[in-house]
Amino acid sequence: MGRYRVRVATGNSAFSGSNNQVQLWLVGLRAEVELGLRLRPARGQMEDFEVDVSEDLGPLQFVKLRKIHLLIKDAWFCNHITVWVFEQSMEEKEIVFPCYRWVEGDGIICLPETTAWMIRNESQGLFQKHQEEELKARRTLYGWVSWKKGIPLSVAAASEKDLPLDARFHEEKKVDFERTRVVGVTEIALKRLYTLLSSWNSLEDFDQIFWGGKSALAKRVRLSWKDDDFFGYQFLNGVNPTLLRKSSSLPTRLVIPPGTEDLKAQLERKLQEGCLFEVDFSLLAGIQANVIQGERQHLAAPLLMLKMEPDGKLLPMVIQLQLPGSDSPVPPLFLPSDPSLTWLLAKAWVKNSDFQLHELQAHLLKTHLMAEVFAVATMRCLPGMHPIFKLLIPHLRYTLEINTRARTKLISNGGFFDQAVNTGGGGHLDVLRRATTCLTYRSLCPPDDLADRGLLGVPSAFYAHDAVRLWDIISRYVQGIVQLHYLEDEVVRSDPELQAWCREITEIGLCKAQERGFPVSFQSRDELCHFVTMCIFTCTAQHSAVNQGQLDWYTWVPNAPCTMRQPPPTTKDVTLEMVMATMPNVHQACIQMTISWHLGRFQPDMVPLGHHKEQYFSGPGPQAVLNRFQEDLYTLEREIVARNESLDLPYEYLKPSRIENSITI
Ligand SMILES: CCCCC/C=C\C/C=C\C/C=C\C/C=C\C/C=C\CCC(=O)O
Ligand SMILES: [Fe+2]
Repeated sequence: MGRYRVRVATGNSAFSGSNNQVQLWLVGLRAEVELGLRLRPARGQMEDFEVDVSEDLGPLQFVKLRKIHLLIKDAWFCNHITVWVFEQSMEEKEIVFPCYRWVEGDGIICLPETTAWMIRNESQGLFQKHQEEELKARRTLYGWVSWKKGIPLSVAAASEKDLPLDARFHEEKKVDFERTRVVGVTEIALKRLYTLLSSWNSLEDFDQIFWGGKSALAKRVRLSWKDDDFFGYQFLNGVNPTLLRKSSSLPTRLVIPPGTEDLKAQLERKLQEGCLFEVDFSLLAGIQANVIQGERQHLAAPLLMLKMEPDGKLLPMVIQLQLPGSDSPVPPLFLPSDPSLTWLLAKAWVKNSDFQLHELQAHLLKTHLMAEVFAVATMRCLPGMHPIFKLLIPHLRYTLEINTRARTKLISNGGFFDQAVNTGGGGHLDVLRRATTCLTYRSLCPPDDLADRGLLGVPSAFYAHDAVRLWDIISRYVQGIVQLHYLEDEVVRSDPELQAWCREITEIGLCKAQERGFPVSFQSRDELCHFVTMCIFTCTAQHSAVNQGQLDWYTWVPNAPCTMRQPPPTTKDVTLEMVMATMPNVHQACIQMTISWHLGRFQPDMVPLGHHKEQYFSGPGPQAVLNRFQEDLYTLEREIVARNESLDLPYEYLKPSRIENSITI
């Protein structure tokens, strides 16, 4: 018995309130009581009321709530319920029941209090029963489907409309996304019209459709894209810093034609000096090229060799555009000393190939589709009271919707890949399949990946430096939360939901990825922390590193052509006509620029890393861990700002303030 003050907090997004009435129950260890209230929750409001309860409820464990609709069903977004208990001779006690979900229909929803997972064994099985019922419902809502064979599984949803309401964009996000699409489509149409009567026979003609005003760096790209150091820089710190690796030997595919022995001597000298690097696009070899509006596009599978200069510049040394084969046992090598247009076209072929592997492997597969697997497995295996659910859920916001939109608009039949990209038309799916077969756990963990690629401690590798710093900061955050909930390794080993989550990701979502180093169980807190750190890093920092740069590096189309309309050159006499006949046409270029802007632009409702408002945890312990996380991020922010001040090209993509807390675009 005692007096209770109850606070009902409603979300702040549009339509979060409801005209339906809401009924509440308090559920204690010894009894439960219906509060007899009928409140109509209002958007952005916290509504308090007090009740005297005659029964002895015992320690509160749940709040139950139900929305009652007479005629119209009006979904309500409940943030949380907070209860203060005033009991005789005891000071006031605050108990929080997090929700952060849509309340639809008229079913009863059960909210456990925030520390429930810690006391689940002393609750006469009440929490266990709640968890089982919750997961049974979630497994119905969030199903797996194999969208295309050979790539990670996705959420079962034919379009975003089929997703559960809790996985959907909130109104502000939806309005912005749709508006941006309309702006983009209108731009494409206007630019088509504008260029109908104009020339398209010089590289400067791309100016007619260029959106330089949206990014200072994009304007710099337009001015400097032909320079070799600017070209090399992009493999370290551009929109795709994931392919560059330090050479441990001359690649076997690099067949040196007779008469170019001095090149071989230069390469070997750089190798000995430990400053030879390579980017190998062999993954593209044999991929079927797209046919766009009846015009066959073309693909290459380049090898690029580069040398790291003492001043940190990375300069291209040689480009081989095709793998040696029966029809071309000694493919021509293109050199910086070749005629300028020949060398420029060879570099353009490298950047077109980089565009394919960046968008399909580094961006779509290794961030978006990985995050989707984490999201579906989390919803299917971890109850809302589980500490790893609470830790991860802010980093999974909107991902299922943006990925579903990608499957219906971007990589679908007739999608933007089919309309404007030379791996479109089905080749893009083969690239995804090939990339999936070499998607290792190590490649998603920067300390391992960058060590394997020989990029640790390289002074001009700013992505590498910032990625390792962020990994360490996120790792400390994850360890802080894990150590509050798992007091020894045995608690990890004996957590059935956690072990099921791990298996669901590796064996189901990633299709038996244990062969690629992914775990099928966690035997220790360290193993758990490493994996959860990888999840959060992938959903935040890594996506930022490969997404934001689309606006800066892809809107000047010649710097990263989305398609190539002529075969790769096999001789050194290249003309401007050949270059312009190879580069994307006006329509394809407009699509590239529009979508690159759509995806790379700053998201107006973005939540910066570590600054989500939802409070799934409560109490001083988790709050102190989160505070430390935010402080570490702010320290890194200041470090990066200071470092960038001395750089001609600042590296901004891993500045914490620019990293979104989840994958939403
Ligand atoms: C033609 C240039 C394509 C450039 C982008 C290619 C791949 C991007 C990789 C991952 C993107 C992931 C999610 C994007 C989801 C939806 C965006 C698709 C279309 C937006 C415009 C629209 O909805 O019509
Ligand atoms: Fe993205």
